[in-house]
Amino acid sequence: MTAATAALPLRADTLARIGETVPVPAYDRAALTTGIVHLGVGGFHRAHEAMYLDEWMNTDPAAAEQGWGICGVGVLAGDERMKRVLDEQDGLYTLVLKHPDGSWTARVVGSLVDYLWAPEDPEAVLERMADPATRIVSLTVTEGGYSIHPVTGEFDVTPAVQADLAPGAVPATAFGLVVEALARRRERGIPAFTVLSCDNIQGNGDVAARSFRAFAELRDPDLAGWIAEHVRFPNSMVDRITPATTDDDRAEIARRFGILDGWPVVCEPWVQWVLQDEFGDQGDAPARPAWESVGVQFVAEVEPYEKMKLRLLNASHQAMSYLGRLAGYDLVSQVCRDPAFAAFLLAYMSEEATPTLDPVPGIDLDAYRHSLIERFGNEGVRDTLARNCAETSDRIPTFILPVVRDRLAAGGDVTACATVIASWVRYLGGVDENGRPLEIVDRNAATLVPLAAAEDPTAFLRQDLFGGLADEPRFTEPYLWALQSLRTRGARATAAAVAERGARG
Ligand SMILES: NC(=O)c1ccc[n+]([C@@H]2O[C@H](COP(=O)([O-])OP(=O)(O)OC[C@H]3O[C@@H](n4cnc5c(N)ncnc54)[C@H](O)[C@@H]3O)[C@@H](O)[C@H]2O)c1
Ligand SMILES: O=P(O)(O)OC[C@@H](O)[C@@H](O)[C@H](O)[C@H](O)CO
Repeated sequence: MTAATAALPLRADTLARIGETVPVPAYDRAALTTGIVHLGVGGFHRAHEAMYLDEWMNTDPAAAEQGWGICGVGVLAGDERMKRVLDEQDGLYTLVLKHPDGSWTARVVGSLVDYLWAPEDPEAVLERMADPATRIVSLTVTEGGYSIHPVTGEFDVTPAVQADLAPGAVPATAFGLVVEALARRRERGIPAFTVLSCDNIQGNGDVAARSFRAFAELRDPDLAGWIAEHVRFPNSMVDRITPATTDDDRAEIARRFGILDGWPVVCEPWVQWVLQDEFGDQGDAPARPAWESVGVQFVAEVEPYEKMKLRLLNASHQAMSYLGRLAGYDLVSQVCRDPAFAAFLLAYMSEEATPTLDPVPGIDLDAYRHSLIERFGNEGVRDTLARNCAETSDRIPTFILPVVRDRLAAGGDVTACATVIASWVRYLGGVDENGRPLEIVDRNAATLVPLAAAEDPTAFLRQDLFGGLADEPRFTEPYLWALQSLRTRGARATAAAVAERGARG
């Protein structure tokens, strides 16, 4: 395919022709019924869970007969565009893997068979979740989507949650929707569905259980008791770097593969899913897809895998992003190909994060750390630092602060972690070291920006989310050092200095 003019719009009726160029679903989509409702259909769900299902149904002719098609649900107002695009494309989308050598491989994924936008039709969402055919409700609603307080770990009753708890309210949050659907199932004698969180949170299933049960408790304690008894919340470790799709991606997909796709997904080739096999009984119907036949790892204890991934991969994204942006970089691959920053990341991973991990069955942690530097360095992926700099007040408490707490408890040094927090403070200054503006995307920006600019450099650490770190000299000493170093020497030299100075305890 050479000219975009020859490209075909992606739809059910063009699929056979598109299939002459790229692999398309081998199963009969028209006959595929829904068994999973997924809340938060963004890039990641489509690169991961939906892809695994598609692969399973492509490789096992009997799989599609089990009715595991996905009905996507958009909960937020901003999901309207996804609704329009997926409706126009009959739920189909292109998944493109970007390889380190610059080549792209594409396929069309067909496991998403329907999409409902909750603000438009909440009743349809509720009835789809209450339908006995729905056996799993999965979620990728971001770290902030569980309304968990960063320090207490308790459910936060935000104004949106409060509104969903009002008598007669039409549910508008994930909590309101899921709990109302469970109430209907209980009333109708239908087994509870399994709630499967696929977000990057330590103990994501346990956290989801805490949030949904807390909401139910506030709504109706009897219902909360039924949920505690019947709803399963498996934990999982999920992994595939999936940057936001750009217009350049769309144009290139038309050029390379002849597909006009309104919202394709682009990602790295690596994919991993480690899942706890805790799915609620569904009577005669299977409780979950046979994902193990396409490489999903089912294990009894997911925690060591989650911890490894969150503290090495996701925390490294935080560790590189503010420093990298301050130094003038835009892409993850650029920072990781700079030896000073690569050394800083390896120092953070091996000296501060790894000592806090438990042994991970079957994983060589040294090889894992180096594989991360390689994955980050994949120039084809074009993951932006800006993506990882957004909503920091959710991400730092999820990925970096647990390492700080464990290190301090064990009497270890936290210089690299403190440097990451200091780089966030510098980043909130809104300009990089070359005077270029830095965009601050954080729902708490109005609080964060003035605190970062305060005369007392520890004022920033007095926020709730740091849980008392301002009074911990073993943290404030390296933090003040890093702030000063960033001011006087800049991000690159500071990163190099941390890497050179090595572990101090
Ligand atoms: N992108 C990745 O590389 C990646 C990899 C592993 C895991 N994840 C997990 O998936 C999540 C989503 O990533 P993505 O790349 O798909 O993002 P995305 O921006 O493409 O999609 C996010 C989706 O979540 C929805 N959402 C956000 N907040 C919500 C809320 N409070 N309630 C309900 N819905 C909400 C949005 O409306 C959107 O549909 C991440 O936060 C992370 O936990 C992402
Ligand atoms: O998506 P978040 O907010 O959980 O974290 C940002 C990135 O670290 C994350 O998306 C990674 O790319 C992903 O977790 C890789 O599997």
